[in-house]
Amino acid sequence: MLEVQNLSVNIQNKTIIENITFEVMPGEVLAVLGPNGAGKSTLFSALTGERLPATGQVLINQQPLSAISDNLRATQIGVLPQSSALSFAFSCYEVVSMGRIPWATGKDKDAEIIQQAMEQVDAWHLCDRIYTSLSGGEKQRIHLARVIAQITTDNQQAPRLLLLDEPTSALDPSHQHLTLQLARQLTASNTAVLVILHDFNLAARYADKIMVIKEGKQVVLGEPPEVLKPGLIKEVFDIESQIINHPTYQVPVVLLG
Ligand SMILES: Nc1ncnc2c1ncn2[C@@H]1O[C@H](COP(=O)(O)OP(=O)(O)OP(=O)(O)O)[C@@H](O)[C@H]1O
Repeated sequence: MLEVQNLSVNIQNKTIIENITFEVMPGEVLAVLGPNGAGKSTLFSALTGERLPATGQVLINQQPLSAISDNLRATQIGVLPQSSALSFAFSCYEVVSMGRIPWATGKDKDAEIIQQAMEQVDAWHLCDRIYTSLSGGEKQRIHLARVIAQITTDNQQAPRLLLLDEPTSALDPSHQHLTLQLARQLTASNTAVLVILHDFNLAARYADKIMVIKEGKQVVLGEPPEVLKPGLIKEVFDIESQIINHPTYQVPVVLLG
């Protein structure tokens, strides 16, 4: 679904992302971890087409991102940036309904999809609220619902890509898990998910693979137990850690400090 080959991105003549290669297949969740300033959001902006690569390329279903029509992009690729500014007095229902703009599925079908997306993020009770009056976490869940509504289709075979930049940053622990569970669930309907996170344990629990970047370079890419090791965590994040095995899920649990 998403193939990134030898990608470099420059900002103001400075290399921010250097020679990164990876892929995410439908059915997979890839978590991207890295310290502040590592280049995660810059990488994200190249995946969404907001920034052009200096070298390398981003392919979606073997096609360069730039060759994909706007409509196909809008129905296949859901993008949740770190923050989405919206200062008009839209209701939450209206905000989520914006996700259906690329579709011509009709009012009734759209209403069903919008409600389902809002229920999935535990925000249906907010549907009549004015978006600007919401808390930070509530706003983040509304935007997630909008993006989910945008890539929802009855055609379960249609390959889709969900790009999430720190989708849990404003959420309480229960909604953090809900968000990642939802991302996981979406992989069952031919969706590939790339998610930028700061939480090792959310990544370990929900991602198939973790890619760690530091100073714009890919340090490691592999399954959570291969990646989450005290030596790497110290080297990249400059913090001591111990790793134990989760007794229920058999995934690494990182104890920091
Ligand atoms: N528009 C810009 N002009 C100059 N430097 C920039 C610009 N955007 C990003 N940078 C720099 O590029 C580097 C990578 O930034 P980026 O936002 O990609 O990091 P990040 O890994 O997403 O960090 P965080 O975890 O803090 O969100 C940083 O040093 C940042 O200061």
